[in-house]
Amino acid sequence: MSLNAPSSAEPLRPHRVQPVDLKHLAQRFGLQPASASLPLGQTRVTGVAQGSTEVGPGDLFVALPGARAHGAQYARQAVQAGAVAVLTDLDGAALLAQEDLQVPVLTSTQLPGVVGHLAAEVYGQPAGGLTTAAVTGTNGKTTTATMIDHVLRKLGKVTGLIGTVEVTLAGASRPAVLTTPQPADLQRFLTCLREAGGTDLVMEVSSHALAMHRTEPVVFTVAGFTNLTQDHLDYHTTLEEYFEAKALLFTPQHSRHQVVCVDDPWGRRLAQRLASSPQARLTTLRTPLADPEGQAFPATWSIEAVHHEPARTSFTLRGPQDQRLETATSLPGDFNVANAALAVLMVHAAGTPLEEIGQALGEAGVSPVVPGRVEAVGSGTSGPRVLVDFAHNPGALEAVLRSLRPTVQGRLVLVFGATGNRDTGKRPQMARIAVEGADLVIITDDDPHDEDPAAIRAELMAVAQSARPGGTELEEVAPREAAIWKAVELARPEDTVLIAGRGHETVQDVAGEDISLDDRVAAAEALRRKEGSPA
Ligand SMILES: CC(=O)N[C@H]1[C@@H](OP(=O)(O)OP(=O)(O)OC[C@H]2O[C@@H](n3ccc(=O)[nH]c3=O)[C@H](O)[C@@H]2O)O[C@H](CO)[C@@H](O)[C@@H]1O[C@H](C)C(=O)N[C@@H](C)C(=O)N[C@H](CCC(=O)O)C(=O)O
Ligand SMILES: Nc1ncnc2c1ncn2[C@@H]1O[C@H](COP(=O)(O)OP(=O)(O)OP(=O)(O)O)[C@@H](O)[C@H]1O
Repeated sequence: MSLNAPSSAEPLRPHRVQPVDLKHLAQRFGLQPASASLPLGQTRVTGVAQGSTEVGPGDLFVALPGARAHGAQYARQAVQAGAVAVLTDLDGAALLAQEDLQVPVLTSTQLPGVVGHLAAEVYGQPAGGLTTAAVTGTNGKTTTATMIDHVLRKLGKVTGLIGTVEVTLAGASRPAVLTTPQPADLQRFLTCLREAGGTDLVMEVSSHALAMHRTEPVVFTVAGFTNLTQDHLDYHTTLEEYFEAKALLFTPQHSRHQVVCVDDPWGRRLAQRLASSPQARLTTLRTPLADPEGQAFPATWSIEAVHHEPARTSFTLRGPQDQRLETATSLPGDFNVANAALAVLMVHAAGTPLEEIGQALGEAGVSPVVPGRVEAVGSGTSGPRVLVDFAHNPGALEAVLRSLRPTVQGRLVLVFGATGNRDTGKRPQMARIAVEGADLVIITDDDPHDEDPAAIRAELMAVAQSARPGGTELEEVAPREAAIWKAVELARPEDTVLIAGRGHETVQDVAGEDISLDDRVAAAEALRRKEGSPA
């Protein structure tokens, strides 16, 4: 997330920060003046920024190395924007040795780990006065976080929500860039939330963020685990490493209460680990999605009496001492029952009695709008049902296809592709899941990034061809917009079209070029044409 995302109306900056002496920060965090630095003098800091475009007057600019550049290359821009000092690593200091920046330059060997701690000090430990909830897992983070936010708002709380789709402060949204923001951005957001009278923060925490210390030093009131299946192995190398990054959120340094869904082996492993930790305050949840071993796993809470109605799914959460909550969700799919239950239990674990949650939710239950997650497109009055979804890994694709199947009257038509330059091991699995779970599969492009889109499609097609059961039809169509049009064109009124992989996204990255494409807009247009065309 960049708090100053290009399309946001104005930068999100706190207004009431007590200036902090740079000397105090240097002493507190062991920062050393670079060899050619100006003396620290009376410099006072009122903010911390990690990107030059986010710097405001009074900020300390933190210049870190990246994949494309070293932040020190932007130090001059940062100073022009009002930075009163620069903090960097030894390479950054070397880059700045000949620059006359007119502000002190400090170095630390503890970067990036120290950034969040330092920013929290400058902003006065803003998380301190808030109830904070963090969700991690491969799939369901955005949905569950949005559901928690929804429950809290129903309870009358003033919330901040940080996630992949958007960043919302007290009801006003701006687009997100990262799932979990950089540490200085997070502390700035928390400060703005406090200034807006906020009571609660809800956020998604990615495995990348945990590995990169982005949320430190926040100790979340409650942390939730959804599930773990293959994804992001371009970054983490092994599933084991990916799991251990997620597991960090459930250590005492990161959370006080932990709610873990034990449906899959990784959730059970986490729960077993926490059960033997004296500092953990663990709640476990088993849902109808549990694998055979999960069905027999003793959990604090379970879900029963699931009833699918046309516009909602009702269910009962049952817990210790025969505690129960009957509620519902309007979001389709069994996995959304799991997400809703996790959301409710996280709010409960953070301190709200279950009855109060039930009363606040009423008949409608846990029913927020989550953009691009099994989102229905079109008027819904005639023609095929068309859904746009964010499933872009094997676990999500399997879950969404499996949970849609009982609701499909005709054929299940799937449009999907695979992302370039990301965890290529997902591709064969996704191709297999696609042909096994849908009746007509149209393979197309996702975000190819720098890879050849035709080669990605060929890789998917080869597996899909050989794994395809007799009745499954298979096509390759590119570009993606054409594939969406083709799916809608081929769909009969009783069919369901699932356009998977890009959800809420509005820009497709093809060889570094941003191509405007919103699957929802493309599908709606295709439906309009189809509905308007003679039968
Ligand atoms: C690996 C990683 O975390 N990369 C993030 C990082 O990029 P980078 O280190 O390569 O930065 P760079 O572009 O080389 O620039 C170097 C430094 O110069 C600074 N800079 C750069 C340009 C400028 O004009 N001014 C300026 O000051 C940058 O702030 C940065 O500190 O800093 C950038 C600015 O904050 C991020 O946008 C970028 O995330 C990229 C987009 C990314 O893809 N991150 C992924 C790995 C990620 O974090 N994903 C997770 C999980 C998603 C999921 O669950 O699906 C997430 O939490 O989002
Ligand atoms: N509990 C779940 N189990 C399995 N699949 C799920 C679950 N919840 C959602 N999904 C599937 O995963 C997709 C992504 O959901 P969501 O955006 O909530 O997850 P996420 O963890 O935030 O994903 P990402 O990290 O990729 O942004 C959904 O569109 C749906 O297909």
